Amino acid sequence: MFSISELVTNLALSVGILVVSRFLWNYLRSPLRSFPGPVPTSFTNIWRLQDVFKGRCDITHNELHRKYGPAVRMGPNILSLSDPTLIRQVYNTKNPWLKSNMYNVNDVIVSGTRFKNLFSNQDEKWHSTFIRPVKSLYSMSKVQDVEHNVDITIELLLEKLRERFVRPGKPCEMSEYIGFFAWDTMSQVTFSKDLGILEAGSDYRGFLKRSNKTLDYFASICQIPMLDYVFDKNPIVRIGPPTFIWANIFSQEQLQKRYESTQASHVDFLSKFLEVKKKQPELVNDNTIILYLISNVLAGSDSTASTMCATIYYVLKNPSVHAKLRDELREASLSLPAKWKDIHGLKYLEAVMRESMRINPGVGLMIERVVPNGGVTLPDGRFVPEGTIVGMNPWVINRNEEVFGANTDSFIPERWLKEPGESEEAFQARFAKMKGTDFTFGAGSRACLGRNLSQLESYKLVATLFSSFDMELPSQEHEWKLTNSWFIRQKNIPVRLVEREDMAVCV
Ligand code: HEM
Repeated sequence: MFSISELVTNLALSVGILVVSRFLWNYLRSPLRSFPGPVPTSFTNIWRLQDVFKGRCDITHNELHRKYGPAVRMGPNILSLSDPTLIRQVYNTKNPWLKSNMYNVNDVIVSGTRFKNLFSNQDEKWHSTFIRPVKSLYSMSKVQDVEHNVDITIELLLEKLRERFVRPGKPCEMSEYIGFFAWDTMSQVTFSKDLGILEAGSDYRGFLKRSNKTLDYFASICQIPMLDYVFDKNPIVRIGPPTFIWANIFSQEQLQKRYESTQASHVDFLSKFLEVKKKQPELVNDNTIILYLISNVLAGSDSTASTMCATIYYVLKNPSVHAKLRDELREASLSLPAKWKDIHGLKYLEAVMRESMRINPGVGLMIERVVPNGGVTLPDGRFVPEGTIVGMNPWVINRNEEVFGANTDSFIPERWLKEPGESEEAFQARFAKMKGTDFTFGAGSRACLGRNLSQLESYKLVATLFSSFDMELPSQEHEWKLTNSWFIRQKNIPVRLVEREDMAVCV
């Protein structure tokens, strides 16, 4: 008979042997052994999990590519790629490479049934069937139908900023207020009703906190998706963090309320989805509408908040950019909230927005795909076998100096403008290359659905804020804090706001 201590020792030994054998097995059978990368990545995915967990894997990914070149081994079966010429192949539209298992972590289980969403579903046929009925609703001309809803929330934000910060002369933590604004706006454009967060001045329903926790979980666990079966999709007892199920419940409540409402119909995404249901009842039912609603709520808020925070921060950190933007906005004599028709042609504003998204793309992890049958040969001749997971990180692609010019770690909106002495033809070619490479919204058949909506919102907000207020950080040296949890989350942007006196604007 074994004593208890012998039993524990034997058990620990057996587990140790199993783990080491697994690592050795990974190492010996890895077809990627010839690709360079940190040593532990040839044995295990734990290395990349701990790196993501620390919250700035975008920095690591850039460092690794600088050290090892355009293809870096990130795990026994995973490569990070940095050559932008591969975007069209990896994220192609005709024969899309499948999303990897990382996306499964984003599913939710309700009463034992697994629900996938537009973002997480790996089945391209399913995806194209369900995205087709609503895709056109997100074109630039169509999203302008909900511009009025964005205006309502901008007005609310201005009111609260004046009441709580401008008049009392207190600095505003912009990362907080822009987050409140983004969540209220996405709810307003979707349901014609905000979440009451700006009004309350706090995340009183815990939506933002829960979303952050869920994303922290998603970002780390999707590096080893199998772990999700232990923590979240465990059929015996869930030990994971909050899931996105609250978004399903919230969307269901809003749909029910709309059915019960006797008021005249609103122009918002929900009314548009109900129209689609009327026209295509064989395809779109209430469950499909929930699927569409949660895409807006979950994918559209933190992502757009990240862009808006980055723009405010970088403009305030760069006095010459700030001055040029203010001048352009003054000359435009905008009515406020700024209207899309008046601002989308403003060249400097556009350069500022493009540069903010380039330097701070809202998504900061590798966007993973599976190499299809037959494998792929990289431009340098190396072969990557089928079944390998490959991915590109927008934070790596958007810093490519061959495409975007020198100093890609610096915020330089002028890179998006014609340089002195540059011919119109040369500028157009350079601009098209940068625009075509910018990976902020992903690429191919699974590129961001809400790109235009997000641009409408963020351009309007930035134009209105910089037209309304003189803003400053505590000092030019002030540094924010970033966390990369799939979306990039900012903190520590305290801004002093004073009513801008030099603007002839009509409100
Ligand atoms: C600046 C703001 C935003 C950024 C940076 C962003 C970024 C991205 C990226 C990189 C992807 C591709 C993910 C992948 O291939 O794995 C994506 C997909 C997606 N985004 Fe966005 N997004 C933003 C705003 C929005 C908004 C406002 C919506 C609201 C409708 C939205 C809805 C979606 C959906 C539904 C998908 C999945 C698309 C599919 O698989 O077909 N996004 N987004």
